[in-house]
Amino acid sequence: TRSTRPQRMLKAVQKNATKGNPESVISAIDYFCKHSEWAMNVGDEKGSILDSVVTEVNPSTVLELGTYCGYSTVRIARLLSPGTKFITLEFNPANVTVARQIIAHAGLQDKVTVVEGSSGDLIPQMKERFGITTFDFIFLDHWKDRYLPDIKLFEECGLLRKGSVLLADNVICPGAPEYLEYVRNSPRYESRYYPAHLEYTTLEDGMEKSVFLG
Ligand SMILES: O=c1[nH]cnc2c(O)c(F)c(-c3ccc(F)cc3)c(-c3ccc(F)cc3)c12
Ligand SMILES: [Mg+2]
Repeated sequence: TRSTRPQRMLKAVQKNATKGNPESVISAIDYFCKHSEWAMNVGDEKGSILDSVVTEVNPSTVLELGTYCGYSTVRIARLLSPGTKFITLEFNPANVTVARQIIAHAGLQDKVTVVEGSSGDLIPQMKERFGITTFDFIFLDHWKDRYLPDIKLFEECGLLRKGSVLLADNVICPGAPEYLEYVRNSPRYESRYYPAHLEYTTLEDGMEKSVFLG
């Protein structure tokens, strides 16, 4: 039967990227998406914004919502200090399988735990299953309609501390208006918008960085 786009992306990584070299994995995926098939990786422009925020925060605990094929997982993991606890959640089992292989090709499998399941189910399990107290950095890149309920879940579960940083992809395209309204109007967050473009296109998109004030 016909392969899937994530499977074709994995093949491109295995063919074109050097094992153990995260930069070559990132480049191979970006090349595949620019020249073969568009795919919903955060991409190089928004990826650079992600890199700068991760570097600035230098987190000890990281959560990514929406692994997809592992592109942003590799971008984040390659920047983390040794001993950092990094968890990424993905609800689609086929994506989990591809992501684990792409992360392994980059040699970063020991830096991150890929967990299959829905964010709504897994967020309340973070403390008991993974020994997390709070997250220093959270990347929201799963499904626009889950951004608001999940940030409220982080608050309810006591997973945020003063200074925790949340970065959300796709706040313009496809858009997360209720999430933006919440983080921009809540006295508990300091929010900033980073304009960019939808990955591999000229369409407008951007990322919202929100700092929890406690
Ligand atoms: O769902 C997503 N999660 C994470 N990141 C995403 C991302 O970075 C994207 F660029 C898109 C996107 C945006 C525009 C478009 F035309 C196609 C896909 C989606 C998305 C949006 C709506 C869907 F029905 C399916 C996928 C996502
Ligand atoms: Mg996205």
